[in-house]
Amino acid sequence: MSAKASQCMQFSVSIASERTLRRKECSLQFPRRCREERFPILVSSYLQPKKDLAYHSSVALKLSCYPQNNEASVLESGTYPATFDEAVILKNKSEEIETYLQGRCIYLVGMMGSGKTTVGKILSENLGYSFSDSDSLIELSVGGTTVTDIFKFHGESFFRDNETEVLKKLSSMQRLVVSTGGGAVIRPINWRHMQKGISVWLDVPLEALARRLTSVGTESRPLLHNESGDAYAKTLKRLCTLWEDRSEAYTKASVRVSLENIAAKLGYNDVCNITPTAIAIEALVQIEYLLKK
Ligand SMILES: Nc1ncnc2c1ncn2[C@@H]1O[C@H](COP(=O)(O)OP(=O)(O)O)[C@@H](O)[C@H]1O
Ligand SMILES: O=C(O)C1=C[C@@H](OP(=O)(O)O)[C@@H](O)[C@H](O)C1
Repeated sequence: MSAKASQCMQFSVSIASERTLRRKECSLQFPRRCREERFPILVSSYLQPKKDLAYHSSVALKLSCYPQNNEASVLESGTYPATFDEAVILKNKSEEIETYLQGRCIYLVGMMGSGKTTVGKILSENLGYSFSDSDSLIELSVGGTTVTDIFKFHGESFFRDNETEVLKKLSSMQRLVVSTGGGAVIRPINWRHMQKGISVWLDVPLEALARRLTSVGTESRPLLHNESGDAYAKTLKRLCTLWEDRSEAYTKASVRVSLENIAAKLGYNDVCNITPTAIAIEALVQIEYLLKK
């Protein structure tokens, strides 16, 4: 998010107690005032909660709000802000799920820009897992060459072979959250490796992805380079083409995290207002359904 796009607001709100949050079983609830005024909930919170969380606590929140329809609905890299409510729910849910996971790795799959890296880091921190980015490991295995240069100088199939090799190595490990590349799903062999753990598909509408990727630039994503037209239109067009080839493959994931479903639960009309923490919580909820079946 650019500083220009960010409007910061300081105000006090009442947050629901921890007990209330637990009872609601992660149906994400946000302060009424935020919901009613449709404040996007990309939040950096400066919280001074009272020690006793059993009852309503008054906290000061500093909200970074996105103006509607602003293209900068993208997080500053490295910042993963959450409301206090979200942070509490996420921590509780992580502790609950961690036992059921029994050390199994979590593989995040989804289209480019769907938030695999962003959400993956949040999940790993909360689960006490390590985080791995398969693209970074591929780059390392090719002597530090960037993904863009691997595509340019060695071609896509060389990249895919390395991707498979990296996933194979990771599949023998435990307690990892792995952010895979958007195209990892197209090779059946990669599924054999990922099936040793739990795969989570981050299903984000293509228009939202195109907005995000246009905003951050497509330099590091070589498969988005070769269409003509304005940046948003060409990114969307390319994503649509890739989607045709891949959409079925994503459905092989153990669980699906649909941003449209989260937006419906939260009463948002734009998936861009959903924080990565809210997405991480939904991922854990879906993993819980799977493991408790
Ligand atoms: N929920 C979100 N809301 C807004 N921006 C996001 C969200 N999740 C990720 N982003 C931003 O979108 C871009 C792509 O996210 P990233 O996690 O790198 O995706 P992936 O690893 O799937 O390619 C980054 O700039 C990131 O900050
Ligand atoms: O969709 C794809 O085929 C790709 C996605 C990229 O990863 P992200 O999904 O992390 O952008 C990267 O692996 C490479 O550029 C190819």
